[in-house]
Amino acid sequence: MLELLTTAQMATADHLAIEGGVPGIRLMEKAGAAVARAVTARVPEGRVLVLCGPGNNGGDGFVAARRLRAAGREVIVHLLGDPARVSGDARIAFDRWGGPTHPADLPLPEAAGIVDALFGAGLDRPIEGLAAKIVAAVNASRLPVIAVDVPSGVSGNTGEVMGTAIEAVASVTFFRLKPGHLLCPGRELCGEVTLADIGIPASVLDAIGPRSWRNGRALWAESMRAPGAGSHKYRRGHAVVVSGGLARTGAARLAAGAALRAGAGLVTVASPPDALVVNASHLTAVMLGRMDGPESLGAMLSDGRVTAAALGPGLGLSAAEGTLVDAALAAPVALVLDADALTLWQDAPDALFDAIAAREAPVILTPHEGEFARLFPDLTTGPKPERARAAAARAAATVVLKGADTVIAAPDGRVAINDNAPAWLATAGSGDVLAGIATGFLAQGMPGFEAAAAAVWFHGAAGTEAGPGLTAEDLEPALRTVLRRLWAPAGLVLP
Ligand SMILES: NC(=O)C1=CN([C@@H]2O[C@H](COP(=O)(O)OP(=O)(O)OC[C@H]3O[C@@H](n4cnc5c(N)ncnc54)[C@H](O)[C@@H]3O)[C@@H](O)[C@H]2O)[C@@H](O)CC1
Ligand SMILES: [K+]
Repeated sequence: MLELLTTAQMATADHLAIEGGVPGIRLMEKAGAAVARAVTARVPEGRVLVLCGPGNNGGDGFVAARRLRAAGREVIVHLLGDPARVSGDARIAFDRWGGPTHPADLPLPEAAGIVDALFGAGLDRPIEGLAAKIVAAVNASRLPVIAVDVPSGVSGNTGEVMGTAIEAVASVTFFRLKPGHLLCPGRELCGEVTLADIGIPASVLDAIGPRSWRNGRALWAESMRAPGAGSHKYRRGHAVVVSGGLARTGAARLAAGAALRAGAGLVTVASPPDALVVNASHLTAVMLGRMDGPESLGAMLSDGRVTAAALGPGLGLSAAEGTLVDAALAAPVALVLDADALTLWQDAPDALFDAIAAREAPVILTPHEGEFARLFPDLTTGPKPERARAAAARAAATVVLKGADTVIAAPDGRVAINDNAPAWLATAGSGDVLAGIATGFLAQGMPGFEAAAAAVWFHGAAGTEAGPGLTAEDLEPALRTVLRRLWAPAGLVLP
């Protein structure tokens, strides 16, 4: 159920279902019934205002209106547009409603709650004029709004606001979520999203072949193995995290601790000589290795038992640190490059991509928007999933484009959109922990995309577990709590 469908793919799903013998009006009846149930739950009494638009989104609204009326609710229906032009399945739903339909106008009538069935997947231009005024009045009313499919004005494909948009407390969407339910700002405008089965068989997905998913356990649970009885630490991988110099060591320790918690069998902080003492004084389960320069790092990473490494947190931006990244890229281990290890390439991103293209082991890049813009200056505008997808293809690496709606993209075009990160995760050192979790998963042999998506998800879950007021240090114990809760003897528990 994690597949995400663009509005065009959703239209294909509708068509395939209809071709397969499910009449369109039956889909619409089920959609409208699900909306009516959501209204009953959210607005259990009082009058309901149903705002219908001219297309099938409005059709769902007519069905919901009829069902609510049949359940004894007082319903008032407003239609935006000419009733004579309501056609197709929406026409059938309109006729079945059969009650009074008022032209949409201001002021809005008194009501306890509102159904927003103005525009859904068919929104193809910014909302203006009377429709925009109605949207403003709905938002100003502070009444609970249940949106049909998406809040009107939110692009189902990108989550962007087209002109203006309804702020809903809940959105009821159909068959599968759309990217706009997870991407900001759409995500906030949707309220709680529920997914209704409207009778489209899952088999239509075979023909559609979605390439985007909501990030969740089913995406990567299989590649995440619980340690078996015969397992020992040397079978769970050895991760190396490269420390910055004396004044910049904390970030690497945060990452190293997270890698260990994520299940790496052994973790070593590779420390420049000047930082050995400070690193040593802070490390216990994580080991410490002396790193005298690029040759010494290269030797450490070519040891055969080392399976993954992370560079970037606190690394520094001088030429010397650049040679460390070169050495890591030349080593046969999976890599996470974060922060400074990305910015170091800002003048020559293609050299980084060439080095990645020449290696076998996977690479994960974890830029925030600023770092992303330095590596991919031509990919700063447009929908986030498409930007990340293009970047991953170019870099031949898994790209984690961070933010409230982190997007994970694989070089083969797969994309996951993450939506479990609480706002309080945006705190100093949080990104270092994320890089560490990803390194821990890579060290255990998970493929790049799966390791990255799992890391982002566990990072969000740990942030939720730690709660408001968290600092990056709190994420490590919270990660343990989340892992304990989710592991069963057979492996990761699926929802
Ligand atoms: N059989 C189907 O295709 C099903 C469709 N469903 C519903 O149908 C919706 C999609 O229906 P449609 O494709 O008819 O599209 P919509 O109903 O979302 O909107 C299309 C109409 O709005 C107009 N419009 C678009 N943007 C506008 C703007 N900014 N200002 C003014 N008018 C604008 C278009 O000209 C068109 O008349 C889905 O969101 C879903 O709610 C569901 O009933 C399930 C079944
Ligand atoms: K809507």
